[in-house]
Amino acid sequence: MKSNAEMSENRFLGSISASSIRSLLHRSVSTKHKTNSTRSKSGPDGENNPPIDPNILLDKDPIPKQSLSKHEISQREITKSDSQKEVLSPPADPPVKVVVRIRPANGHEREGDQLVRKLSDDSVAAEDKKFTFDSVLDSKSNQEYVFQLVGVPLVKNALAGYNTTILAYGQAGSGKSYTMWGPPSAMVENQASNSHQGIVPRIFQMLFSEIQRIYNEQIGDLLDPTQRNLEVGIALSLSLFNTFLDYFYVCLMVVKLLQIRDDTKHGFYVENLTEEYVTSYEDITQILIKVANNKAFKFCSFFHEHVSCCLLN
Ligand SMILES: Nc1ncnc2c1ncn2[C@@H]1O[C@H](COP(=O)(O)OP(=O)(O)OP(=O)(O)O)[C@@H](O)[C@H]1O
Repeated sequence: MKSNAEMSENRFLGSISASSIRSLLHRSVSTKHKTNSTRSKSGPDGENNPPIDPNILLDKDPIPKQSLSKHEISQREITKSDSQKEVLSPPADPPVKVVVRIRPANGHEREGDQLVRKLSDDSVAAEDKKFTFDSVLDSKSNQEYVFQLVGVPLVKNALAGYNTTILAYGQAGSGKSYTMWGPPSAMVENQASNSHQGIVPRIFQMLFSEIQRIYNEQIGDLLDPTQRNLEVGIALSLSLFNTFLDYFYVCLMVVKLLQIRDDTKHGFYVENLTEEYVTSYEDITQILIKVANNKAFKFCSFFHEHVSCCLLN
């Protein structure tokens, strides 16, 4: 008889084994999928370097190029497939990108009264001061455009092995939740029927379709006798803490639910944070429904909406 944990592991993309996923994780996990910490560092040196995949030919060739003829060098280059070159290339984006999005005026505001105006694709004017960022999007920018600008490079870098994060920062009502998630129905409707879906559901959809595509491509490589067997699996560690950052901080002040810790061995991590392993967009939807029904989350939302407003007033 298979245990529940084994059975749920076997659901992963129908054919990708759980052991392949574990081998991509940078630490061991228990069968309960629960750990004491979530680390923010990827490499032993703490740099955001992609993990070294034993199946990928690195540029650091064990045979020095000086000892090869010109013909041999070009032959060795050819044996690297395009997808491998793609994986090895460094991200084109700068390590940190700051994008400003100006939301449309709401019922209490008038479009012409805005204090912040877009001046160009990378600058805004706030009263008489000019500020420059990586990109500036005005109130006409739609969710798809934001996803193409912010989400797509992030997914590509994540699939190349880099740790990637989006932080939405802004005052209450400035459009953080709308940008990250879209309206409340956004997660349960598919992208085609919901053009208001935010970055997060779009990222999940792209991630899983890319995983499927990469996996299919790798099956082709297995037929090439010059390649070692390639096992592909992606472990997506969904940390809801990041996306509900503002709720979390309120929570921390009042009920001290979770502690952020920092030590030289692990870097920053959240103590006792539960990790869930997901293999499809539907799994993520289920987790989000569970989170929305969670008493602590409801309390934090309530606190955030009502108590923090009172404090501000
Ligand atoms: N780009 C946009 N286009 C259309 N509506 C938007 C846009 N940005 C925000 N809104 C709307 O403005 C309102 C406030 O946005 P939202 O709830 O996302 O703000 P928030 O920054 O998450 O606020 P809080 O910090 O209070 O949670 C919502 O009704 C949202 O639908």
